[in-house]
Amino acid sequence: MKALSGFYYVKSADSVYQCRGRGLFRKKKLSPLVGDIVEFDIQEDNDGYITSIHERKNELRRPAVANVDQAIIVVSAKEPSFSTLLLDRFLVLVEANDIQPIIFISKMDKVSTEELQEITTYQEAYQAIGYQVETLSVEKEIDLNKMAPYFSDKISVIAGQSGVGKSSLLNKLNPALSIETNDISLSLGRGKHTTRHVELVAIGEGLVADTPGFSSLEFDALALEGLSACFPEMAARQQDCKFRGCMHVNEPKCAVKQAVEVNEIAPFRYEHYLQFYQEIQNRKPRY
Ligand SMILES: Nc1nc2c(ncn2[C@@H]2O[C@H](COP(=O)(O)OP(=O)(O)OP(=O)(O)O)[C@@H](O)[C@H]2O)c(=O)[nH]1
Ligand SMILES: [Zn+2]
Repeated sequence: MKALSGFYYVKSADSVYQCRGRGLFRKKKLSPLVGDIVEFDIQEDNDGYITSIHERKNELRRPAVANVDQAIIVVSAKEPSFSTLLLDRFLVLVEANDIQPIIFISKMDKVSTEELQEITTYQEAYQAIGYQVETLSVEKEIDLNKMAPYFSDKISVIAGQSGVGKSSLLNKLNPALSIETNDISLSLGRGKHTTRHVELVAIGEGLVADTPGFSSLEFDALALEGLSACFPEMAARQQDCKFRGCMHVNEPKCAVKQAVEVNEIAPFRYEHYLQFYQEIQNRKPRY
């Protein structure tokens, strides 16, 4: 549940145990991560030693969490303004890590009727791709009861631009939490997340990392060939392109480009694909 100062806090059915790792881990260059499933020996009271770590299904670096089931991507309808470019950037990073994305559109209390129509159109476009999309307002407590079930029986990370209301949402869904929000940090005149360690906190029947994930929006680790797989609506058409390994850019008889022409693939998604493609292509090699 938490790693702090050489201790690992392990939750079992009955209690939380303060455990140390063993020298074994140092030799194997393996150290327990928050999110790990471990076996441990109880020493006395609530102290113990971790003896083995079960195989991980994945591991994130920032925040350092293992076995992440899904990423809740929060985008605000307004302030900061709704951006499909930024949303797609998060989606690609999450997809590239083989993690299931869920989209929450926040601050719905701030939108006018006109803006609501635009947001709804985009919501439907993402749903058509197959993504789950929910809208909400923490401030006006709109549709908050729909959010908690998404966390059930899963380990989640929450992702999204600064100021979209990630901390506000978690605090609202679990009033026992007091994750700092922008309001508080501004009034205290100090930065957030300065000396933070990662901890899994309870939301309903699930667990969430209390530190946002995917804060770096660079496609550092993503190869050009892997990009279209991060767009499910493109991945689904790949086998219909004339050329195997079609990149959907200049190739003839490309099923993706054909689908864009008839609006079966949303043109804005394809434009973002091309933009990210350029970005990865222009990436400076690092040594
Ligand atoms: N109107 C409105 N304001 C909200 C809502 N949710 C959050 N806010 C406000 O938006 C600001 C930012 O909220 P935070 O929860 O700190 O945002 P965050 O995403 O955690 O930001 P970082 O920690 O910087 O990543 C705060 O002033 C909140 O009060 C909402 O549903 N409606
Ligand atoms: Zn193609």
